[in-house]
Amino acid sequence: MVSDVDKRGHTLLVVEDSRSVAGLLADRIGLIEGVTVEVAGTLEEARKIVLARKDALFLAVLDLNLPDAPDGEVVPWVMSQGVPVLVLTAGLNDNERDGLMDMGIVDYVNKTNPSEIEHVVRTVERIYRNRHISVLVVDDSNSARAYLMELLRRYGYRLREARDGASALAQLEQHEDIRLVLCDQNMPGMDGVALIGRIRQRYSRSHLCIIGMSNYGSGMLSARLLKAGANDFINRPFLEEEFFVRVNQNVELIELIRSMEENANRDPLTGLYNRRYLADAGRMMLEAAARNGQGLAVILMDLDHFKSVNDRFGHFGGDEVLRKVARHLLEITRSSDIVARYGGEEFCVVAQNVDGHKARLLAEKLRAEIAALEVTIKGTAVSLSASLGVVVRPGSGLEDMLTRADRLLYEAKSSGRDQVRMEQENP
Ligand SMILES: Nc1nc2c(ncn2[C@@H]2O[C@H](COP(=O)(O)OP(=O)(O)OP(=O)(O)O)[C@@H](O)[C@H]2O)c(=O)[nH]1
Repeated sequence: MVSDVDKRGHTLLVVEDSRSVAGLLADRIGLIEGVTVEVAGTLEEARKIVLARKDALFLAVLDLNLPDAPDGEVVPWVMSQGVPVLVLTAGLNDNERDGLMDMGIVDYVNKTNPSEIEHVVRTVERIYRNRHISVLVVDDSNSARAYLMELLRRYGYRLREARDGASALAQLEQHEDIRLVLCDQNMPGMDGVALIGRIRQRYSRSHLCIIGMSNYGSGMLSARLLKAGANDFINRPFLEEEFFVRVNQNVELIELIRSMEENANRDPLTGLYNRRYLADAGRMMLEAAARNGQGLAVILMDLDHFKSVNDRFGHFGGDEVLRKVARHLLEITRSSDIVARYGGEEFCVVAQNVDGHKARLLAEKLRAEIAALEVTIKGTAVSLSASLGVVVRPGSGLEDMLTRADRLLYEAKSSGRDQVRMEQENP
């Protein structure tokens, strides 16, 4: 069904007459990569910025008491311009809090408490990142779906919706970026427990999280949803603040798991994939190539006389060269290729859908590009070259291909370096 991709900008507006609070917020939020901060001290200044830069704003952090707007007038005005609002207060009673939440603000924060200032920064960061995260709302009730989507929109999530289990599964199949599913229990056909079970057959907890929902659900139901594979459960009716905390915590958890997985697969110096990832992903690529009858090349490349680079420019200089080479390898290979750091100054490229001829062309291109790469360390040009070993015959698998490529690479070294050695395709 409808895809709702939010195209908000990258600017945050802080409206706060206390210079120290405004400065602190601007400094802390300005550290979030990609975010720029605009500061206003009065409603009048805020108006000018919002009217001039409405499309650039993704959120406004607003003080309730401004010199020209002492009773929170800035909040409804900024919201009327379509900009989500987080409110800074110096303390609220229950009625004031309810009034603000009913208006549809994102959250409110007591600015006199330093730890809450950190909460503002975390919330801004969360909302800024949410533009890349899709949430699927599954509920057969149009009004319930619309309400949940309105809440999620405040936090900047990208939204997908489905009114039954079958279309939810189809949406997941279609949209790889869905990281959270909100799933009602009571739906005709497939109920929440059944749908969650089906989702978990295909998508692990490190791929997406699921929050089950029900009207006045019992403890028994929440246990069933959790056992079926939900990460969390929300009972309706709920407090909006609880809803946001649960949704955001689940999204944070999945981001953490994914970043841990990503780090485990990367070489810290160059950011390229590491040997561990190469072994797993390369094996899968080789199996897929065999199934589809396509060719695959394994290219091992070792920089020549790299020891002398370290000797001349020091270890940090050598590291800089390795980073530059890595960046360049990524630029000149296809995004479907695996580019990995295989060892110290050794790199591996696994390229799919190539025959022997194309593999040789690619390896020659890599060699020529490294020889032509302009690297300057402390103002001195570093000249580089590389030796490469290339295999395309699958043999008994990836390990075997790597061993053969390594042998060829050392043949290239002993034959004078700066050259490509390739196995005959049909020996
Ligand atoms: N700066 C830096 N150097 C590294 C790193 N990993 C390995 N090296 C260096 O790479 C050099 C590799 O040296 P050798 O194996 O003798 O090979 P080479 O000097 O490149 O000579 P050939 O391979 O025979 O052309 C050593 O000096 C290692 O210290 C790293 O992460 N950073």
